[in-house]
Amino acid sequence: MASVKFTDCSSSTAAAALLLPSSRYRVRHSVLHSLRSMPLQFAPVKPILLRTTATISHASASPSIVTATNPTAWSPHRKISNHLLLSAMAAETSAKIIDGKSIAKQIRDEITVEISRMKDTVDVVPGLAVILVGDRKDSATYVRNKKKACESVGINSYEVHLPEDSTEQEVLNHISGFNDDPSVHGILVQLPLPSHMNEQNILNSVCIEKDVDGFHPLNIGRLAMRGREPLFVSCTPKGCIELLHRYGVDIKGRRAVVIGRSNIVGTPAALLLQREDATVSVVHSRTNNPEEITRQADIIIAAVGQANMVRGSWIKPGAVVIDVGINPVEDAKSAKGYRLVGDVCYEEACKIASAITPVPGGVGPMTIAMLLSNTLSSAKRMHNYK
Ligand SMILES: Nc1nc2c(c(=O)[nH]1)N[C@@H](CN(C=O)c1ccc(C(=O)N[C@@H](CCC(=O)O)C(=O)O)cc1)CN2
Repeated sequence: MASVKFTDCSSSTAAAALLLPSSRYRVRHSVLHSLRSMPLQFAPVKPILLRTTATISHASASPSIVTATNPTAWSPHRKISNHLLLSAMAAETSAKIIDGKSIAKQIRDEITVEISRMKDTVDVVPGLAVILVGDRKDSATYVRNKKKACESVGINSYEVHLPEDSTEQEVLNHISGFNDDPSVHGILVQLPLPSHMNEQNILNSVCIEKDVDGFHPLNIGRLAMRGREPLFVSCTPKGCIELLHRYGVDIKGRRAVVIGRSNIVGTPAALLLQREDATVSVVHSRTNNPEEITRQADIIIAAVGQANMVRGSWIKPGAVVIDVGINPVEDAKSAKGYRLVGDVCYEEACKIASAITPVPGGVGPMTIAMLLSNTLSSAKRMHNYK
């Protein structure tokens, strides 16, 4: 089947709806009724105190802008079942928005208090070192935001910005310096790196006690093993689980599907869900009929880097949807000429899911909040401070 290109999923839903036999519209009321009577899987609980365990990050480091000519790797427009289409049309049913921006702010406030207490008690200030190579605008923005976030909570930040044509050895030398520096409790190398560098060599050289991105194979390996604890879990997957916890979503015993199997998001997200006693499936670019699998999920984490790939028809009514994708799509109405959308067709998903993260403002802000949390945990561990 030829892959389908699109920038906007709302129009295709509307088009599909027009194909419905008119008699089916009468069913709409009962679909709505059953959706409403379904127990919500979350309750707005009082947020718990910040857990300072492990941390990871993003599916789409810098995806190219989706255009009508940019094919997607998967074929999202398969046959949409009438039942699910009807559900998608239940316009009055609207998912709860999982507000990552406000949860991230709450977490930063909690971290600020803890850092101040730590400074007053043991006179230690956590330090984060960030290495940026090259001139990618998106990476420079993320690094600037990390620096600002550090300042706002009281973490010292150290930045090295190397030119695009630096050698791998230069990066390794900086990492080695930070590994030996006692004022640095966390080290991260902003990804992606220029193509002439071996990412694996570079990530392996960060000492695991300072690997606040959780990208070191020993940290990922420990995450995969029962009875072992990683020192850090990568920030984006950790942020996804934190959102589920803070919105009171039950994970234990639930069916969860992770879409995407990257080392930094999909794989650790699946491992984390499994640690939370979910029954986990991973759907990827070689999965046949992915929507058949996602439709069984109580929780979906989409981390594939394809704009609007997950349609309403892929989602079980009442499921909780965490959208990790941050994809720029052309938008003539926006001053920038583009806007950001997730991997999930938000307009459709909102009408079917019980709760969903928006893009922007969902998982993204949690990535940086979890980085701060990991840096604080690292400083505490190194100074044996509880
Ligand atoms: N070393 C790392 N590299 C990369 C990581 C990472 O965790 N470690 N993740 C991504 C980029 N990233 C952080 O580095 C990141 C991406 C997005 C956001 C975010 O807050 N997004 C906002 C939208 C931002 C916008 O308007 O452009 C949102 O979703 O609301 C934070 C961090 C790849 N590289």
